[in-house]
Amino acid sequence: MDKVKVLSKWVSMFGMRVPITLEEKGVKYEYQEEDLAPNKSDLLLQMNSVYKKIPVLIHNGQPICESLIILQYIDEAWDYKQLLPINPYDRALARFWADFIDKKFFDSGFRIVWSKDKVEEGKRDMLENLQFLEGALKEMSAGGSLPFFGGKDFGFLDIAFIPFACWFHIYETIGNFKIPFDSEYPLLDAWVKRCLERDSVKKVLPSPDRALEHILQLRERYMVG
Ligand SMILES: N[C@@H](CCC(=O)N[C@@H](CS)C(=O)NCC(=O)O)C(=O)O
Repeated sequence: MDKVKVLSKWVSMFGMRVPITLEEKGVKYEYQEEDLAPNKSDLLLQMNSVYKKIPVLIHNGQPICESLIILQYIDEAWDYKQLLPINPYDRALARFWADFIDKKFFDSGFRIVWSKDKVEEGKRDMLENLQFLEGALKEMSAGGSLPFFGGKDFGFLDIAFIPFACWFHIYETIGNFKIPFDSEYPLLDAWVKRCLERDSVKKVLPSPDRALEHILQLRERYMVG
């Protein structure tokens, strides 16, 4: 019998990816919520001694770290429902855009939430990054005729990006701007709504208001001046 444990934090967009994936794959798991700085558990420090970050997946005692690597591991370790595309080019494309989300998209949001002097730059980049993702969704969903980045099936890239759906409200509130989803990013707008109807996503994503409240508290505690 497989023993699967997840170390994560409910509000983390990287963390949310792991339980969504396990839910989609029908894998039973134990979930351990981490308090993070300055209260990381001994288990987290031991299982991810390199980065000391969540999420970590522990499968039969063996740790796997880095959310996108964890997603790919889960896809390979459990057969039920393939999450990465089968075609090598489609796989490369899905990995490219997941990497873009972690580097470019996350970074634009980070500047909005955590910087003092790069908020405007973060907002501008976020709108441009969303334009790129709208284009990627168009390409990967056959012009919008299929429901997901994974084409007809909810897959790897859908899981990589959907946790950000509960962060859009945070970006908009802290950045004091509105992301024009319905006019500028109609495919992404419909895609978010569709994904939010899935059981796995509903189970894992917190409400945008709860996430916002938590992040505002963290900003008060950690942003000085
Ligand atoms: N590239 C990593 C990023 C993970 C990450 O940044 N985790 C944050 C929470 S969102 C964390 O554990 N922070 C604690 C710390 O940096 O001390 C992944 O995809 O898993």
